[in-house]
Amino acid sequence: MQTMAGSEDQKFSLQEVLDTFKLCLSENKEVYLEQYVAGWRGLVKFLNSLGSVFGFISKDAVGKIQILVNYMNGENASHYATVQSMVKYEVDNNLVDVNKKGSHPESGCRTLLRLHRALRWLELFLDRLRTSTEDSKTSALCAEAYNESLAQHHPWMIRKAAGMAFLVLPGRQTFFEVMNVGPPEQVVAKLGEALPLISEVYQITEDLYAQHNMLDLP
Ligand SMILES: CCCCCCCC/C=C\CCCCCCCC(=O)N[C@@H](COP(=O)(O)O)[C@H](O)/C=C/CCCCCCCCCCCCC
Repeated sequence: MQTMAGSEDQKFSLQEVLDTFKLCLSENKEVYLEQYVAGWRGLVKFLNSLGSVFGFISKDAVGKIQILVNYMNGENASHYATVQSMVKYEVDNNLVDVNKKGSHPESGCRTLLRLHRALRWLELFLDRLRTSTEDSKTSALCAEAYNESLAQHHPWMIRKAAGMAFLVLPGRQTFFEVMNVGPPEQVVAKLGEALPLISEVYQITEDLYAQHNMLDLP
């Protein structure tokens, strides 16, 4: 049965997402694509449990995850082990449309950039949840985080649709329950543990894209 927390096999667990983001970084701080994608899959499970209003967001995220998975399983799989190796391979082989869409509209680099921007939204949203109080509205926390991050890359129509979807987000208590961590104090502690990991993955990717002038890929 599909519930707010998802069906049994689809059950969201913040710990699981935390574990995948922990495994994302190699010793020399490269970002493993497999774990990055697994982290997003875990988050999409949560999104799917929120209902069909969020279907258009989930569909876009799943589509982008699938593009990356196809590269990771394709004939050039060895180049898609880490974000760093993917960037090097695609840049060295002119596989990225840099200024306008051309012959590589779905490069790994531009696809990952979309998820990377969403990771910033997640970081801001989770931080707001962590420091929220019992009467905080998740819709407001989510909208603030969105306006500070992803919204700056979205056209009016998408911003409008996202804003409407945020209005039906469940309350803070339900959110905390769905994370499957325990009482609110433990959720707050777990979020405190998750955030530095997410921030580090975000910052490493941001710096890499900045070095290659790829923060505005079409
Ligand atoms: C710890 C538990 C609480 C947090 C759980 C959060 C679960 C969130 C799961 C997934 C987030 C969705 C990621 C969305 C990626 C969007 C990528 C993007 O920007 N795509 C746009 C641009 O793509 P191209 O056209 O250039 O290919 C695309 O136009 C977007 C379409 C869909 C709208 C995206 C709105 C995003 C809103 C932010 C997420 C809100 C989720 C709320 C749930 C708490």
